[in-house]
Amino acid sequence: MIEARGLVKDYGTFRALDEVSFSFDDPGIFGIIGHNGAGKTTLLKCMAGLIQPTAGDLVIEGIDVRRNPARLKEMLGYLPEESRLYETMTVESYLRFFGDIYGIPADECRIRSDKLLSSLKLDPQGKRIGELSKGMRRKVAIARSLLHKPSLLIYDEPTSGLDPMTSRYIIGYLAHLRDTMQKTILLSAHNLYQVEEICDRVLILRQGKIAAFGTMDELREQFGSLSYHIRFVTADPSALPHSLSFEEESGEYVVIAESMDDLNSVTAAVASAGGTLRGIESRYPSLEEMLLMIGK
Ligand SMILES: Nc1ncnc2c1ncn2[C@@H]1O[C@H](COP(=O)(O)OP(=O)(O)OP(=O)(O)O)[C@@H](O)[C@H]1O
Repeated sequence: MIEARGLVKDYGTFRALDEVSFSFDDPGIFGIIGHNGAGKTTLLKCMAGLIQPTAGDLVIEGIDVRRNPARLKEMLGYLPEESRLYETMTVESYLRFFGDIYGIPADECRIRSDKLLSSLKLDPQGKRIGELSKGMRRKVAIARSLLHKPSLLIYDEPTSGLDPMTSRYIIGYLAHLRDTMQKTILLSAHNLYQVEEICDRVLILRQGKIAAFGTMDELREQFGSLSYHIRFVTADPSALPHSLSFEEESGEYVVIAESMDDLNSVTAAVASAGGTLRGIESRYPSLEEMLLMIGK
C-alpha cells in the first residue's frame, strides 16, 4: 500500500510538487508520466526516501517514509535516471561490492548475480563497466537494484536511451518481475506506448500537480469517448458534402467520427457520393493524446 497525502516539494521558492495525493494498494506497475519538468523524478525521489518532501505524508507498506527512510531502503530497489556506475570495476566485482553493502554472503551473492545477469541476458565477459554499452550498463544497474531481493522497485526512466530491442526486453522483464515475483514497480517513462502496455495504473503530472490518475480504462473514460476512424475510397472526393472534413492517407480517405450518429451520417454520405468503405476502426485516446490534451 502506497499513500501520499498533500505532498509538497519546494526547491527554494520553486514548488516542484504541489499537494500531490494518491493511493495505490494493489501490487503491480504504477507509471508516472508528464512533460519535461512536471515533477516525475522529484516524486520518485521522495518516494524512495532520497529527498525530504517539504510537507505532506508518505506511507509505503506501513513505513512513514519521511520519518524512517532507512527502513524503506531494505525493501526498495532504486534505479536513478542516470546511474553512476564504478567505471573501473568489472560487473562481477561491482555486484559483489553492493552485495557486501547489503550484507549478502559472497557465495549467495555470486549465485544471485549469475542468475540476474542471465535473466537479463547480459554476458559481461569480464569487461569493466566503463567498457560496456549504454544498454548493458542499464542492465547492470537493474541487476544491482534487484540484488537484495527488494519487494518494491522505483525506476526512473528504465528504458531511456536504449535501442528498441533492449528497451522492449527491459519492459518484458519488468512485466515478468510483477507477474512471477509479485514486485510492485513505480516507474517514470517518456515512452507512452510502453506505459500503456505494462502499467496497471498511471498518474499524470502537470507542473507538479496531479492532472489525472487511474487505470488505463479510467483515464480513457476521463479523457473522452470512443471515436471511429472511417476509411474509404472514392473516385470523386468533390462529390462528398463540403462539411465533411477528411484526410488522405496512402490513397484512402479517413474521417474521424466522434459518435455513433456521426458514424452513420458519414457512412451514408460516403455511399451517396459513390465511395466505398474500406474499414471502420474504433479508437480510444492514447496516453500520448491525453498528455497533449493536458498541455504543458
Ligand atoms: N535540485 C533542484 N533544485 C532546483 N530545482 C529543481 C531541482 N530538481 C528539480 N528541480 C526543478 O523541479 C522541476 C521538476 O523536476 P523533475 O526533475 O522532477 O521533473 P521531471 O518530470 O522528472 O522532468 P524530466 O522529464 O525532464 O526528467 C523542474 O522545473 C526542475 O527544474
